[in-house]
Amino acid sequence: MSEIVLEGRRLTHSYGNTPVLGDVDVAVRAGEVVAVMGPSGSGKSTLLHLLAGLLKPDAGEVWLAGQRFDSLSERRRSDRRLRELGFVFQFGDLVPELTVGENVELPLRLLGTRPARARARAHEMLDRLGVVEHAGKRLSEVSGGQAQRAAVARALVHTPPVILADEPTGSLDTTTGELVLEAFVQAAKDQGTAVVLVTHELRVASWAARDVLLRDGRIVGATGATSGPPATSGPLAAAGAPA
Ligand SMILES: Nc1ncnc2c1ncn2[C@@H]1O[C@H](COP(=O)(O)OP(=O)(O)OP(=O)(O)O)[C@@H](O)[C@H]1O
Repeated sequence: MSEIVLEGRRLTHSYGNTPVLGDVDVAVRAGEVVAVMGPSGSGKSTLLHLLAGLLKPDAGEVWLAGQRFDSLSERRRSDRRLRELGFVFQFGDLVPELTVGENVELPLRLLGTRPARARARAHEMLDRLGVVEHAGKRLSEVSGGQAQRAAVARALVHTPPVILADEPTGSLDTTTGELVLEAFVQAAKDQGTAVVLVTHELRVASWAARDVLLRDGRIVGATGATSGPPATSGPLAAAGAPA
């Protein structure tokens, strides 16, 4: 079995006095695509933000690449987030002052990649997601779905070991949604990327090797690779079940 790259242990979180997550355990292995499902308000985004170190748990721990993550200083967490995580936010967080292409280059530039190389790599990712012709446009000039694909390109561009994606196909039609899912599955297969995908759509979750089901902030179910779609017809045929 591949190693666990990201793990939440007994994660508990409240917003003020409102408990939102209680005792949630989740572990993701290298090369594995896991879907987090559940009704609206069940705590899916909160779980993702805790795993990404964007929120601190009230109790419980997050471990990234075998090291405690949640207890690091904000600065150390940001640094590790830049290097080791790609995050696709539910409502996007691209920088409006930059072009689509510059947004995608950003993680590479922050990591010290030379401008020409960063540009070429950003264009390669945008091309894979079908939006390279918009690379020179500002965010105000592209549609929500095009911006969402750019956000996915930005999360993948520096080949981080972990991708956390919050409803990454939410504003996409089926065909473009599949481009995004294919890109995640390919990263899992080729680079051993661990992908956590928040979704409320069964169609999207069927691309994952495994599901975690949240309800009222608790895990109420989980499926293994065997209960997913037939490996010969679905995307799992490409991704494979976790080793
Ligand atoms: N910043 C916040 N302050 C207060 N309450 C919040 C905050 N963010 C989320 N909540 C509440 O926490 C609960 C869980 O929210 P969360 O966004 O994690 O759920 P979700 O399963 O991702 O929902 P959705 O599918 O609608 O995105 C909800 O009741 C929500 O209203």
